[in-house]
Amino acid sequence: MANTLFDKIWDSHVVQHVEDGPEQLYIDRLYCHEVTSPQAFEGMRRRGIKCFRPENIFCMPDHNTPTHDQDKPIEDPVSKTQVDTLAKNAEEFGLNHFGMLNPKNGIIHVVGPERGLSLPGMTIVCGDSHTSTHGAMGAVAFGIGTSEVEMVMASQCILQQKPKSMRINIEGKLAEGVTAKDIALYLMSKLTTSGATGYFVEYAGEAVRDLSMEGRLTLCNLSIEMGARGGFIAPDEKTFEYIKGREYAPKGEDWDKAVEYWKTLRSGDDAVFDKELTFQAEDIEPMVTYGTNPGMGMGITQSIPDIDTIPDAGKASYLKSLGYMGFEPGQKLIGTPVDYVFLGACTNGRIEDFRAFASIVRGKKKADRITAWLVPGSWMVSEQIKEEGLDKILEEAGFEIRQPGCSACLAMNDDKIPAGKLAVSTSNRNFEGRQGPGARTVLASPLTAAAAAITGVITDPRTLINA
Ligand SMILES: CC(C)[C@H](C(=O)O)[C@@H](O)C(=O)O
Ligand code: SF4
Repeated sequence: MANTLFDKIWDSHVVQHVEDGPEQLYIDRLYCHEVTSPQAFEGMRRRGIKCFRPENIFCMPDHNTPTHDQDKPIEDPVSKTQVDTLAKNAEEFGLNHFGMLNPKNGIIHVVGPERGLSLPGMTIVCGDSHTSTHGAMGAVAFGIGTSEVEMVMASQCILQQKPKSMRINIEGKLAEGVTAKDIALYLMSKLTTSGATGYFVEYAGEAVRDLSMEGRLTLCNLSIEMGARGGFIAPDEKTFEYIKGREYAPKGEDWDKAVEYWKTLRSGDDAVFDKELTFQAEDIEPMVTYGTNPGMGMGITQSIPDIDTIPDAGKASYLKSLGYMGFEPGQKLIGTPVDYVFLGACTNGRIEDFRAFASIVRGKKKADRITAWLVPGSWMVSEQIKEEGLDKILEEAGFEIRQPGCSACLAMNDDKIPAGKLAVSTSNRNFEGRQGPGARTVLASPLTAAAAAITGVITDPRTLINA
């Protein structure tokens, strides 16, 4: 009997078991962006076949889109080709396409949930590792490779080995100034970037239930950075409330039926997981990373671990990582000068993230040394920023809001952090060169990013709340 929610959703989508092999899994939703879809379309063309369920496939460019002057032709030739190719492919194969400047455009992992396309109980895939984000809606969502994208286009199914299940409970209440991003960075600092490899993670516990939908999306987004195949949260009243009335959400009688089903989507009280871990919310403080993977994080008041705490086998790579960042073992990061601040990405480019950022900078001024890129995750977020008057607060504090896209999360468009510069970034990866060749990234929450933007140095955001 299926007793975990993961089993329930997965098992109800299995079309057939291949003996001693993978399972053929039905996929409810396929998202495509410009980076990982061209070869899949090419393969379909070569085989002379059409998409099996085109109505379930949604395409939008996000990685290569510039975050300014989107009404002008894209200057970078590679980016232009990528974005144009996606538009042509979507048209040829009769797929839904939210092109640049379409009010529905934005980062896929922001758009899917906010348009009501990602729903509880669904299986959702995309040629993108952060597809785990959609798990926040109570879905089984995971990233796939380009050949698998082609498989889903052709058959609406995919061959997959079923991952093991893990539950991570965060009990108790988060302290003020501590966010979903800090939970994720905390978990990775404890479990490392391979701590959940081979697992699908269900997040549970009071602190997770207390998160807003935006916070849950942030937490699930970072599952992949712990090595997990995906992460999700059982849907509840907050989920239903969030989805209700959204463009592609079920309506009328269909809505009632859907909610009735969604209410059954929870792990049984006696559910058994392959692994279960519990953490206390009160142990988490605002987090910052100091190294070149998202697991190298610490509480903002802590010091970078001393070299003798690192196992011998890891010492060389540890020092290399700190060398790249320009940090020393044992160093505290508070007070370190910052050059760039990036608010955005599928991790923290939602309305709540802009509200959080604005709550810190309200009535203050951006530090002169800081270049700040504030990039909404979608046009919908961009509109909401204006409706709520956050744009005024941000502009008065010396900030400018850009147009939606992945932006400085990865160096695939014009928004690159220059070599040697230090960025406090709300994105999800701090790998060498991730934000630009030689760029140095400190991952943090929108509150911590805002605190750095105002003071020009790494600052504990709790010292600025209500200040
Ligand atoms: C370009 C894409 C394949 C990649 C991913 O899969 O995650 C990107 O979105 C990223 O964040 O590194
Ligand atoms: S915002 Fe960053 S992490 Fe998210 S899809 Fe774009 S590049 Fe990947």
